[in-house]
Amino acid sequence: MTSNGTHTFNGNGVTKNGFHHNGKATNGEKNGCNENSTNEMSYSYEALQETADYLKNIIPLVPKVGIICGSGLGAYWHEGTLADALDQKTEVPYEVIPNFPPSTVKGHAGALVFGYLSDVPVVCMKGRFHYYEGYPLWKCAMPVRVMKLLGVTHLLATNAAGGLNPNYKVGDIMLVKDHINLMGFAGNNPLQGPNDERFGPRFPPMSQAYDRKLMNQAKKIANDLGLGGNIHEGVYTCLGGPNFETVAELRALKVLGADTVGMSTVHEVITARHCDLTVLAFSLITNECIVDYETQEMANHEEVLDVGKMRQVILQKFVGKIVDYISTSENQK
Ligand SMILES: O=P(O)(O)O[C@@H]1C[C@H](O)[C@@H](CO)O1
Ligand SMILES: Nc1nc2[nH]cnc2c(=O)[nH]1
Repeated sequence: MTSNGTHTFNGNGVTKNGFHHNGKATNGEKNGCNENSTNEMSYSYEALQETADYLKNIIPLVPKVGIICGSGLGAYWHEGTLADALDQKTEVPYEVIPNFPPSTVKGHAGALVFGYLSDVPVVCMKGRFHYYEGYPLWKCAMPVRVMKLLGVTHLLATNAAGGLNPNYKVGDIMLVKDHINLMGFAGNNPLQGPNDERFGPRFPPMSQAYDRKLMNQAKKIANDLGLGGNIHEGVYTCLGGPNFETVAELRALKVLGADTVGMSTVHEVITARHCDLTVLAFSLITNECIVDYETQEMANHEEVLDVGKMRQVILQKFVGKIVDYISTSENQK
C-alpha cells in the first residue's frame, strides 16, 4: 500500500496462463482461447472466469460501473486522471492479470483501477487495447466481458476523436447516439468465432446500443455543469488506425453520416451489448478533421493528449455525476 492509500498488485505467484506479449500461446496448450484450426478466435468463458476470479480475490468491492478511460480521460500516465481520483483505490497492472494482454501504446498506463466514484463502486480501465497495436478485435474487447463477470451492469466508454461535424469544436463532448462499424463492413467483428450463449446470443441486435435515458440525463448534467454549448449527440465511427485519415477518407465518412472518427469503442460496445450491459459512450473532440487540401495543420497524437489534459477536470465532474445518476436511478427501480 502506498502513502496515498492505493493498493497496487505486483502479481507475484501469478502465472500469465501461457500467453506471450503477442498474445500467442507459449506452452502449446489452448490456455484460454477457443481455437479453430487456423486462428485463435476468442477467449473461452472459463478463461475469462479465471481472470474474474483472480480479480475477485484481491479487490474488496463489486464494481457496478465499468469506465473505459480513453485518451481524453486519463489513459496516459499523468497526474490527476479520473482513475487517480477514485476513493479507496486498488490498482492492478494489466501485466499481472491472467489472460490480459499488455498495453503497448507509448505512455499508456495499462491498469485496472477499482474504487469508489461518487460513492459508487467502479472499475476504470486506465488505457485500453487498440486494433492498431496488433490485437484482434475480440482481444481488444475482452476486458468488457471480464467486467460483466465481475458484476458490472453499466459500461461508460470514452474516447478521443476527430470532429467531422463542422459544428463541433475542440474540447466539445459528443454523446454517441449510434455508431458505424466500418471494420464490420470489411467482415471484422469482435463477436466472430464460436459464440458462448453464457455471454449472449449468436445474433444480437444493435439498433439501440446506446441507452437513451442515460444520454438524456447526461445532457442535463452537461447543462448543469455549464457545458450546454459544448455538448452534442452524434454518430461515431472507428477505423483501425494508427494513421489519421486522408482528406478523401474524411469526406467519405461525412457522406456516410459520421460526426466523429476515432480508433476504438465500437468493438467494446458491441461486446458490451452482446452480454447485456447498459451503455453510455462519449467522444471528446480533440481535433477538427481536415476536409480540404489547403489547410496546413495536421492531426497529431500530442494534440489529442493535450486536449484531454485540458478538459480532464470537467470531464471527471461529468463522469462522476453520471455514475451517481446510474446508482440512484437503479436504487429507485
Ligand atoms: O483510446 P482512444 O480511442 O481515446 O484514443 C484515440 C485513438 C488513438 O488511440 C489516439 C490517437 O491520438 O486517440
Ligand atoms: N481516427 C482518428 N482517431 C482520432 N483520435 C483523435 N483524433 C482522431 C482523428 O482525427 N482520427
